[in-house]
Amino acid sequence: MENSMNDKAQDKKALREALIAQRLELPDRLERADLLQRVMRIWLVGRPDTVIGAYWPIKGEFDPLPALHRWKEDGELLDGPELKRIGLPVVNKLHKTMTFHAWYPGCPMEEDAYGILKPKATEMVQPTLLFVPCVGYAAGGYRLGYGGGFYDRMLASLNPKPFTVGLGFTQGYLDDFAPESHDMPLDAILNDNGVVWPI
Ligand SMILES: Nc1nc2c(c(=O)[nH]1)N(C=O)[C@@H](CNc1ccc(C(=O)N[C@@H](CCC(=O)O)C(=O)O)cc1)CN2
Ligand SMILES: Nc1ncnc2c1ncn2[C@@H]1O[C@H](COP(=O)(O)OP(=O)(O)OP(=O)(O)O)[C@@H](O)[C@H]1O
Repeated sequence: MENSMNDKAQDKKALREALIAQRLELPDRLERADLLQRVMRIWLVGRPDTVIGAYWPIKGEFDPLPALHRWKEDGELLDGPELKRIGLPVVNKLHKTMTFHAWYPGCPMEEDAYGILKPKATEMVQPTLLFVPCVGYAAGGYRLGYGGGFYDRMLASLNPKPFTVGLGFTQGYLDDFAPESHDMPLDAILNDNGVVWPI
């Protein structure tokens, strides 16, 4: 029993490392990123959200921030005074919790406990839509992350839950992924080809 759990965790770790290495070496990442930005912008049309949570990209992740900044600026032109906001994760390594704090281009940033940049002393925000970075993803809305369990834990504790949208390159698609009982499926997944989930 102990052994089979270890094997499973080992398999997941190896898969994670292989996918990250492959993503860092994507030959056409700029073209793919450009396509995914367009998919995001089209997907966002008609969404009612005013606060969207995203992430500061690391390890070759797709950068969602340029498309979100345009979403914010365009929305403010169209909708008048209603302020749109973008939030980035702030993790508490000790309590293993994650909250979102306001970000704007040029916002002062500092490193979190994992070396990821986070907004420095901006106010906490409550996103109704979350763009979630995926190391891997699969049909059914399932996601492989870095193994911290931050999204699963946060989503299990929030009521109402934000609408969750996974982002990844086509390279991260997993044909054969067995979710675990704590894995919360994403509501949608977008990649550089378009909407992958729901189909
Ligand atoms: N860009 C980005 N920011 C993000 C996330 C993400 O997936 N992408 N997160 C999504 O959750 C949170 C951070 N999650 C993380 C989860 C694990 C590790 C990590 O380095 N784990 C070590 C082992 C654990 C440890 O050092 O204590 C490792 O992988 O070696 C880092 C961040 C918040 N910010
Ligand atoms: N709702 C939860 N309550 C308590 N622990 C949880 C919960 N969800 C996940 N965990 C724990 O978090 C750990 C990591 O989970 P998992 O491997 O699914 O992370 P991940 O989704 O890949 O990572 P991340 O979300 O940080 O990118 C697991 O050991 C799991 O037991």
